Amino acid sequence: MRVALLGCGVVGSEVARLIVENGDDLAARVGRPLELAGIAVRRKRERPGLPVDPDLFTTDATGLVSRDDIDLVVEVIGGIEPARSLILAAMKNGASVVSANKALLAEDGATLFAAAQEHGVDLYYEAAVAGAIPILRPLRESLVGDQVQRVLGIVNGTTNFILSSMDETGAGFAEALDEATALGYAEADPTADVEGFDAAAKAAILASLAFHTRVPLGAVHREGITEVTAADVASAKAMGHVVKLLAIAELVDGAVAVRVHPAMIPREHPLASVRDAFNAVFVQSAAAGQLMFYGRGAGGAPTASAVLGDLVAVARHRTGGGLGPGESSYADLPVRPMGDTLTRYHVSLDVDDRPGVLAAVATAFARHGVSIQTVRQEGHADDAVLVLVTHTARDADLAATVEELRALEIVRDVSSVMRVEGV
Ligand SMILES: NC(=O)C1=CN([C@@H]2O[C@H](COP(=O)(O)OP(=O)(O)OC[C@H]3O[C@@H](n4cnc5c(N)ncnc54)[C@H](O)[C@@H]3O)[C@@H](O)[C@H]2O)C=CC1
Ligand SMILES: N[C@@H](CC=O)C(=O)O
Ligand code: NA
Repeated sequence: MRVALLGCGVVGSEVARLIVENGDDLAARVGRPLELAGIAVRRKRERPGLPVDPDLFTTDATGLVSRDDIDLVVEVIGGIEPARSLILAAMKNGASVVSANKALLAEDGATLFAAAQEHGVDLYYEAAVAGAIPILRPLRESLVGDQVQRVLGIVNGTTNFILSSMDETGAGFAEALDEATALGYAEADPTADVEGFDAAAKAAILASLAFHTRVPLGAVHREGITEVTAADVASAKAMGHVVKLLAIAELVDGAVAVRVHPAMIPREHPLASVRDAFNAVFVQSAAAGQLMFYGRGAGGAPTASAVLGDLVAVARHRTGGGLGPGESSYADLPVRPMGDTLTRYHVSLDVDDRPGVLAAVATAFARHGVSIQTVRQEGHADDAVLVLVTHTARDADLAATVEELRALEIVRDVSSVMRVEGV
């Protein structure tokens, strides 16, 4: 079984290592040896410590996927192009494909699935969501007889590391990001992680599988963590909560709602104890009830573990016949607008400390039908802060309330608005 590896970076080098070092076991598990037939790289260079034949490296990825001796292609280049063209060329050439590319799958998964079906090959991508954690296979296979209602996850390791550090040390966002960079979690350009693009792509993939509906990336409401302040984290702490970047995909009144944003969750919630760069995904389904998947969502070796799991699966199909599940989008459910989302909110206001302030603030909430659950004042005089937590409200109604609060003379600043989840 001949394997072409596209990309030899953080993930690709570990995939190559595992294919070589675990060769005997993999051969026994597949029923035939898995042989690395070529490795496409951008530049040929020495790779000390990587146990592969230097002659396998090529800068001609297109030539590699077009070779007629290639059975399986692993794409770990990332990004949209040339990854998409290479995958399509590989499929056209009859090869099954394993990819870790969440950006591409979320952006244009439909084209890849259609090509896989047309050419009778497999497309597996467990590594694309939550790295090593088996979550796509459970949704695609183990839970396919059930009705998934909600998927709630921490699916980005970099942001979870930053938020955990802010919670543990009281650090601000910039300081925590510097720490994440120094430890090698955040990339040189951390935009995709901290602005929530990475988590949004994963949320789109999770929602598509959970609800048998094509969920385009543009349908995912996305907010990152760059605006989360040390004060937000401290305020969450004061009410026994912790701030997490959540990816939430749920079925509401027959429609799919998918969002990524920072949220406060109670410290006793199972996701609250997911610290550092770990990921976890919580699934609620009709018959199974609640399930939780936990582990490493990033890093070369953990991600390569998921890639190898897929590689063995598609290789077994090659030896034993048959194909894994293709795209399932039969339900074709509508996507619910973010404004209709129902959740609770934590709102902090810098206010004038004088009679009538509370009444004016409460009136603004009441005018938009947003009910207040708790209110407390911190500080006084020039430092007075009102902290309110609402009952469940419509996102659009809360936004209108905030707009009205900002216009009030007695409100100096709406210093924090954050959703409260998990209760
Ligand atoms: N690093 C991680 O923790 C995880 C990564 N992933 C995904 O895995 C994929 C790979 O990620 P990393 O290994 O971290 O990235 P990386 O940047 O370390 O590696 C990508 C490699 O592809 C090479 N490359 C770029 N264009 C190429 C071309 N035309 N031909 C051949 N090689 C080319 C680059 O030179 C680089 O060495 C991405 O899709 C990423 O989203 C998924 C889960 C976790
Ligand atoms: N950058 C991602 C890793 C890949 O999925 C993360 O920080 O979780
Ligand atoms: Na995974």
